[in-house]
Amino acid sequence: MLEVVGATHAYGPVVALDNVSLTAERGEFLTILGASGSGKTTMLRIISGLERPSRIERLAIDGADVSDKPASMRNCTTVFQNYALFPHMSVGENVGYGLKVRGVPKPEIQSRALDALRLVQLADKADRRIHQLSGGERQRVALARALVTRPAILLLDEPLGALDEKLRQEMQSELVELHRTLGMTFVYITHSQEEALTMSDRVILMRRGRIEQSGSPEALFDRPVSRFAAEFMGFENIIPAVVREISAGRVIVEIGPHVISGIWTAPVEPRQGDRVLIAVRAERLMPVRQGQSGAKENLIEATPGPRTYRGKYVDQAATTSIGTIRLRVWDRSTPVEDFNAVTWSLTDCVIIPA
Ligand SMILES: Nc1ncnc2c1ncn2[C@@H]1O[C@H](COP(=O)(O)OP(=O)(O)OP(=O)(O)O)[C@@H](O)[C@H]1O
Repeated sequence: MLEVVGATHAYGPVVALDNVSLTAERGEFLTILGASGSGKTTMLRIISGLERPSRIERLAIDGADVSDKPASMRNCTTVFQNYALFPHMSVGENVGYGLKVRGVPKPEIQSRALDALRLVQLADKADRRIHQLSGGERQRVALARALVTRPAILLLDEPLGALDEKLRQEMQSELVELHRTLGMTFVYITHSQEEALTMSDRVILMRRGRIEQSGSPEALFDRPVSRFAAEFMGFENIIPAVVREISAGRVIVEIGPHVISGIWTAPVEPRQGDRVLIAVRAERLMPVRQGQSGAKENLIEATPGPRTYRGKYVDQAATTSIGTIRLRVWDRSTPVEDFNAVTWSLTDCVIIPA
């Protein structure tokens, strides 16, 4: 449904996008994730036609090259974070606007606007003015206005950024539901890893105008391919190590006196003696009593350090010969104060280039 090949864009000396290619399948929920300034908005503006790239090899929507077409001739619509609604028009008029400028007859505008408002559960508020709506309702109007022209691709530029936490979570579920109902292609941009993980079929992680990693939410969460990806996806423990042995998908490394096994995720395999990093999530580490746990692999002696109660879980530090390791314990029955070692499974241990 969407094909971008070799997009480069510079604003003066600032290279916002550096030879980026991506595709989205028909009906896919694709999320472009990245920190502020990584080039997400620039990519969206190039797709929608609001920005002309410095260089691009191909930009196709639904199989047709649109790189020379103006924004109004591209079969996609953008929903912005700040809604961009017309304050002097009613909700219904806002939603119908895109049809009006296309010369659609009035009765059809009204019925299609109402259909779009029904999709976002606002059919009963068609006559209201924009200032009489809450933030969440305004964002729903913006969505309805984008959907009413039935674009092939809906582009969403941090649409939930202005909403409070609870509303944002509700709208996340509604968007996923809407996506399912419509079977449309969504390209969604956000800096929130939580949003990306909960909503998307596939996530593209951007860094300084380039794609750092692309894959399923599970792959991004559990199998980062680089230090940047691991840190961005919230890995709490990233520790330097040296490769000792590589065998059948697993890599065995040394960290000081300890021998640790894990999964290599980067495209190019390491060699013996290479300096690498191990990355483990705090919640995948288990505090244990040595001898009682049965674990032999990936077991390091530790003494309990400071603990922070966080309601749903406990953050527990563990002091070890290789430095402080951070644990997160969700299970209330796990005795966090009474351990002398920490352990983790091979599959929860990611090994990445240093
Ligand atoms: N109109 C502009 N003029 C000059 N530089 C710009 C312009 N728009 C963006 N940039 C620069 O291009 C880079 C990429 O910006 P872009 O807005 O695409 O990033 P982003 O990932 O969407 O960030 P954010 O999440 O903050 O919106 C940044 O360094 C930014 O400062």
